[in-house]
Formats: sequence, structure tokens, C-alpha cells
Amino acid sequence: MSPEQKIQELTDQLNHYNYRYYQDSVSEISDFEFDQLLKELKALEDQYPDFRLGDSPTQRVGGAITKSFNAVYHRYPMLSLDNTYNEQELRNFDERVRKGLDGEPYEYICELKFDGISLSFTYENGVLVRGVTRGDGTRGDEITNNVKTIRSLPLRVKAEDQPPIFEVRGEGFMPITSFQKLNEEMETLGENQYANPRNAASGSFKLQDSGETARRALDCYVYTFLTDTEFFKSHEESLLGLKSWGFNVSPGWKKVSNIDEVIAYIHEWEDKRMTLPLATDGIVIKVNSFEQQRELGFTAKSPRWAISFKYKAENKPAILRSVNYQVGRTGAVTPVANLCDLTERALPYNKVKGVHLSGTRVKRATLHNANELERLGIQLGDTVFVEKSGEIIPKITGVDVSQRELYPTTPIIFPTHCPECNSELQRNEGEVAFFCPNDSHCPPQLKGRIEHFIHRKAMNIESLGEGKIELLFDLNMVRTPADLYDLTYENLLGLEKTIVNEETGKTKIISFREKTVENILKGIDLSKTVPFKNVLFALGIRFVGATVAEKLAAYFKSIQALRTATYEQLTAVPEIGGRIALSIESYFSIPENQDLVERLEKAGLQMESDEKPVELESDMLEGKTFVISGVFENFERDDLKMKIEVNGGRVLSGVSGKLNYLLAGANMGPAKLEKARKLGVTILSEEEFLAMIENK
Ligand SMILES: NC(=O)c1ccc[n+]([C@@H]2O[C@H](COP(=O)([O-])OP(=O)(O)OC[C@H]3O[C@@H](n4cnc5c(N)ncnc54)[C@H](O)[C@@H]3O)[C@@H](O)[C@H]2O)c1
Ligand SMILES: [Zn+2]
Repeated sequence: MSPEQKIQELTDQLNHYNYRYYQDSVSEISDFEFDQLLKELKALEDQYPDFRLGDSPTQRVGGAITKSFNAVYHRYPMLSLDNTYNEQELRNFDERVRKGLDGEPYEYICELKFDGISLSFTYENGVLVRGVTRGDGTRGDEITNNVKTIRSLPLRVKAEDQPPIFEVRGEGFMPITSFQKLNEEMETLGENQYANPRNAASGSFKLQDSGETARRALDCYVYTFLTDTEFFKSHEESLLGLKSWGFNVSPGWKKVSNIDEVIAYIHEWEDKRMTLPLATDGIVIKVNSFEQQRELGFTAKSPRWAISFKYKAENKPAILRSVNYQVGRTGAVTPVANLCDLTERALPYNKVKGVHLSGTRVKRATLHNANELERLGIQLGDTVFVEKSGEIIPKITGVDVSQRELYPTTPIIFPTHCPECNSELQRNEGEVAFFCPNDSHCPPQLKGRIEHFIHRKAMNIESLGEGKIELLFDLNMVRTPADLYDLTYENLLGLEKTIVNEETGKTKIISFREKTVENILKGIDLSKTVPFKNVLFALGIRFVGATVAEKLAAYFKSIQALRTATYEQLTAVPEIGGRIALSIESYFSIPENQDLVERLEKAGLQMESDEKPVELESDMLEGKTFVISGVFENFERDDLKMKIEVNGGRVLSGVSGKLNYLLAGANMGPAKLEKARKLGVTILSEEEFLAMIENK
């Protein structure tokens, strides 16, 4: 490959990873691998400057704006940071700073590098007026409502001496505990999980629904202060100032006077950072004086007065002792490696503590699926390499085959039957995971369905949690959601169970006293008033998520109509395709499911949508579909909806190719408008719509 082709290839590759990382919050390769490729491209471009492409990722901040928010220009560009993984390059940076400052004395501030997303907050007269993402560095997404959910961020700064307009920047992040909780929830709901807290934070700050963002308990550490005219003299002063104004300034920062002290700081935090409640991926070094920062200036992509040092994920050898197969709530079977340290080879497995890795001891690593086992080519007894990806979840990165001469190994045989219920495992075409098809009897799947059923977005039975469900399940008192409605005060009172956390060995006792029992029963009773659409979602029919359930409920209005609907009737519903229709048909054809629905109906759950059937004024909009968006002069949205329905039309929530009209008010999202235009949907103003129905 010629250098020109290589440059082209690396540019395309890196731009693709950037897109996945910033737009989709997905890491297709590790940060280290990404940074190595970027370095390779940079070196080639330096050698062959003529071949550098206009869209080279070495010249631009990696992100972009999305179409779902207002794009706003940054008052000051939001750049990236140059980075390095080794001390020598850090010393080279120090050399450049020394030269750039012509022998003046200088100091550094060392800070932790938090792994989240860059945010900018603008304050006018002390009031938080705008929150924006970094975007492409010039323009970002305005997510003010979402940043306002950060509890530690002052909405108003009371200090008397503050400038009239200033900008604060920091890192929005998701604490590790929130991350774990969120992923568990995603699993219960059968949605894709996030690979690490950074991706989870990035996805959560860019949700359309601020209520959901609020629930995800995001936080932020601030580390930058900007004004038009100089207010503080140094970075140190600004950090102290921000703190005194009530900002959550990043903890752990330190002023140092030379590069050796910087390196000492790096060593000091290498393990200590693991005790922090959030993910960190390195440290940041900044020249302290603002005046000197200005002297040093910027490159196209990053300041010359700062650099980040990234800790390389620790990679260590371990012995693969055995593989367990876990059956998830959706029936997917995941192989999990049981590991021990090289020094623990002779110990029985229940005595081993695991490999030391980035501050903790690791005994397990996910192997994802059968394909991954094949890809790695590992065998039982192998010496494998383990790494914590995103510093949180351990994974196996490779195998040391040379050790096989010394220590015999045996092939791993993926089970053909479910370890929990012994049904024969299946794999759908095009999917990597094997799954247990026995969804009506396999214990983890049954339990999973009950957890799904009580979830906040489903029946919302808050007084029951995972532990309580587990207790009731293990005692055989609740095997299906319908059993919940047969529980009585007498048979709940006094139940008790000790739950042992397998990882930590900690025990927790759950016991049902008067108050608990009363609460549980109250919660269950209250769920009988939950609307039909939630009940439908709670059933956990494959591919029927909350939104689909809402559409089906609005269309069919009752479980009776839905369960007798034909494939044709189902696919006639806007936005319901063949895959969903088949899944619904198959669900209602299974006797256990029919029985469940009947029992729930008897228990008094809402099986009809109580929206009143509309009395038609005309049928002039018959067969026509509308989406209403924005704000209107003469009507509330609900009135418009009513107007459409009494004339025989239907209102949908999303713009798709099947849609006839988009009724566009003021302030509607530009993304929706553009999509409608692209799909050739007719766009109506309020006046045009009124004219249309008055013509009847
Ligand atoms: N794995 C992938 O597919 C993939 C794809 C694209 C980018 N990446 C990773 O992202 C990096 C590029 O992202 P980036 O441009 O945000 O650079 P970066 O994350 O390496 O550094 C810049 C960012 O650090 C953050 N930061 C955290 N603590 C800080 C502090 N105390 N002071 C100042 N800033 C602080 C800021 O948000 C700033 O924007 C790449 O080097 C790579 O590691 C990975
Ligand atoms: Zn099973």
C-alpha cells in the first residue's frame, strides 16, 4: 500500500470510529488502539504533508453536532487535548513549554482526567442560561434542560464580584454505581447495555426526555473558567474561585513546579484513582498562569499549554480454570471465564482470590458468546491475558499458546442444552448468542419476566424489588406475574431470606414485617389502575417495547381486539412491521400466555384503553395520518388531536414514510422537519390545516 493509500485508509477508519464514538456512544475499538492509529496517521502526514486530507482526524475535534438539538456556536472554541501514554513524551512536552516561554519560570496544575463528556455552561448575570456539548469544537448541541438535572451545578451564582457573562466548563459523567444500575435496568428491559460509564454519560446527556436524564443521576466536575476580559490570573485562582462560588470543582488537583513532580503525581494516582466513584483515564497537566497560556497558544485541535497522560489499561496473565454459562433474563446464554492468578494454579477454585488488575482482584471475565470463544481460540487451562476495558469490566484479550507445552489444556465445549432447564439451545440466523427457547419454564427467564412486569415503565410496583422477587420466586410463591395478585397478608408476613453477593461475599437479610407487607400489597393493588398500554408493555412480548405497546393500545383499544388480530390487521397499524406482528401472534398462541392474560384480567388489571371512542363529525380525514409538532396559536395540541380524530384521521407520534401530514407549529425541532421533507410528507401550517377541515 502506498503512503497515500494508507493515509486515505487511516483517515476513513478513524473518522468512522469517531462517528460511532460521538454519535452513537459506541466504542468499536479500545481507546488505546484508537490513539495508536491516530499517531500512525499523524506520523505519515508529517512525512507526506501533501497527502493530508481535508477531513483528517488529526486536524479536528472528533465530535459533531447531532440533529436532535439546537446547534449553538461556542463563544470560545472547545478543543481536545493532546495525549500521550509515556513519560518521555511528557518530558518532550515540558521541553516545548520551556522553549515557548523563553526561560520564564512556570508552574503546572495536575488534575485527574475524568472520563465523561465535555460540557460548557454559560452564566449571564449569575444565572445558568445555557448548557452545550463540545460537538465539533465550533458548534455544539444545546442541552440546557438536561444539564439542569445535575444537582451539583448551581443554577444561580450569588457571588457579588462575578463578571456579567462567563463560561464554565467541566466533565459530565455517570458515577460507576449509577452506571451499573442503569445497565441492569437495560438488561431487564431487554435493551442494549452501555460498554462503559463514558458511553453511558454521553448517551444520557443527549436524551430527548430530560426526566429520564434526571433519573440517571449524572454529575459534573468543573475545571475551566472563561471570560472576555481577564478575571482570574491563573488556573489555580480560577479553581479556588469557582469552588467558593459553589461549583463542584474537580477534586484531587495539585499545583507542582516541575515535570518530576508531575510524574510523581501520575504515580500517586495510578492506583488511587480506582477508589474514586467515577471512571478516570489519566491525568491532565496545564500551565498555571493564564498569561503564559496565551503566550503558548493553540494548534488546530488542542492547546499547546496542556497535555493529557493516559494510563494504559493494565494487562496481565491469568489461568483460565473453567467456564460457566449464565442464562440471562431474555434467555441469552453468556459464557463467563473463571480465572486465577499464576501463583494460584494449585489452589482449589473456591480458595483463589484472582489476578491483581488496576487496584482490584479479578476472578471473572465475560466471554460474550460462542463466536468470541472461537475468535480467541482459548482452551481450559490456558494462560490468557486479562485487561479491564474502560477500566471497569474485565475482558480476555488473548492467549499465550507457548504455555501449552508446559501445561496441558482441553477444548471448551459450548453446551448444547440450557444449564438451568436443560432445553436444547437455539441460535437465530444472523445473531451471535445462543438462547434457551423455554421462556415459559426456564427459571432465570421467569424471574426476568416478573422483574420486567413490576418495572417503573410497566406496572410500576415500587414496593417490590429484585431481592423481594427473588425471595418470592425461590419459595415458589410467585412464578408468573399473575401470582402477585393472589398474595395475601397472611402468607407474606414473616418471610425471610439471606442473600449472598457472589462477588463480594457480603450478605443481606430480607425479611417481611408488617409495614413491608402492607406496602407490597398496596403497591400491587395500585397497579390495577395502571393504564392498558403499560399492562401491554408489562407482558414482555418480544419486540413490544413501551412505544410499540402505546401504539398498539391506541389502535386496538383492548386486549381482546389485539389477541384476535390477524397478521394483516397488525401490520396495517402504522409503524408496526412483520417482525412485531409475528411475535404478537406467536405470544397469544401459547397456552401459558393465554392463561396468564386471563388471570390478570380476572385480577382486575386494565385490559382496555379508557380513551373514549370518538364520535365522528365527518370522515373527510379517513385513512389519513398526522404528526403534530411545535406550538400553535389557536389550539392546544390535544384539541388538534381531537379535531383530527373526530374527522376520521389518526395521530401518530413519529415521522415515517407512511405518514401523510406533518402539522407544524412554531418552535418545532428542525430534525423532524427535515426528515419529513426528505420523506416527502406534506407539511401543513395551522392555517392550512384549519382551511382543510373547514372545507368539509
Ligand atoms: N474507542 C474509540 O472508538 C474512540 C473513538 C474516538 C475517540 N476515542 C477516544 O477519545 C479520545 C479523543 O477524545 P477527546 O477529543 O475528547 O480527547 P480526550 O478525551 O483524550 O481529552 C480531551 C477531553 O478530556 C476531558 N477532560 C477530562 N478531565 C479533564 C480535565 N481535568 N481538564 C480538561 N479536560 C478534561 C475534556 O472533556 C476534554 O474535552 C481519543 O484519544 C480516544 O482515546 C475513542
Ligand atoms: Zn433454560
